[in-house]
Amino acid sequence: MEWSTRSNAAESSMESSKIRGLVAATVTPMKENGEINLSVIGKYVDYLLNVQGVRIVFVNGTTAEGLSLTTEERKQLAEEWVKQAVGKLDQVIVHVGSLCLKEAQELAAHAAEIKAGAISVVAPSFLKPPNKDALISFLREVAAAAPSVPFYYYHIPKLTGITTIRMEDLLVGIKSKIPTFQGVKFSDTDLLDFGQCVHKYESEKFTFLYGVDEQLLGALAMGAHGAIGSTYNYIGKTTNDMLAAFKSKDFEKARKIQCLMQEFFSYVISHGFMVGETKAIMSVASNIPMGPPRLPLQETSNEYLTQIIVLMKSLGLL
Ligand SMILES: CC(=O)N[C@H](C=O)[C@@H](O)[C@H](O)[C@H](O)CO
Ligand SMILES: CC(=O)C(=O)O
Repeated sequence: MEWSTRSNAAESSMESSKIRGLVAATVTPMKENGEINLSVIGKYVDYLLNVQGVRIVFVNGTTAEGLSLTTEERKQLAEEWVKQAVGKLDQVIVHVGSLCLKEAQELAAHAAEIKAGAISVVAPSFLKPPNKDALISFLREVAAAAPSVPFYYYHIPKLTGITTIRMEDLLVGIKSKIPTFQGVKFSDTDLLDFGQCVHKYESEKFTFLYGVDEQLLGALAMGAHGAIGSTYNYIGKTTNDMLAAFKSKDFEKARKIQCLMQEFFSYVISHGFMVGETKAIMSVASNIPMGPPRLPLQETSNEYLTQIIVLMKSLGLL
């Protein structure tokens, strides 16, 4: 499909489907033998909605080990999430980034076919784009494979190693190059770049979703429209309380909640916090078996998990 086939209807549906509030960066449930486990995704959706009050999911991203899955697995997961979300969640965002342009395009076209609410793309990180124009060219080619699906760039410089392209610069004239461009999933601590994006592009009505859970309140102060993160899987409810306090201008309360959650973050970040830990915590919190992560990631030890759980309970986070 070409850009020209996009209609005004697509434009207005993009307007009405704007992302606000919390988005859970889902884990990919796996069986003990390492195969993906589609059978628990229905329960997972119910848990997010009913227990955490989270209505939007981000599928096949970092926490979901998206780049460690086969293209076929990614398609099956996207399909199952979209199917289970119908009538329950507000939106399913499918991450379609890949080191391989053709694979990313195939996944983008598939996301459009299954009617995902949005797609997101991370920069290719092995043979990296040498500059911002090269990155835009790559993103444009992927977005064009899903010409009526809202597109979010996924900025996570610590993991991609692409640390010299600032979002404030990337966004200059981006709508003219990528007509479906809708916003950025901003997973970096640089609140100068973030604040300038929100401020400079206000009239464009882009959506800026913050991705460093431990300091979301700082990003809210800089104008974040919402947040995508791994911890909204199991402390979505507490984070929603913080968002409500911020919205009602009770900044003292919002700060108390953020600082309480930071006690958890400070502990796990200094002791090791990767997908293995996220899957284990989520299994305990939801009582849904999320299984181990796929190699090269490692499963967390029982001893460490026990310590995390004790801490979370003492903070009232479990
Ligand atoms: C690197 C990474 O996985 N970042 C996640 C999403 O962007 C976050 O949700 C973190 O897990 C969270 O902020 C804890 O550091
Ligand atoms: C953490 C995040 O946003 C992701 O899993 O992609």
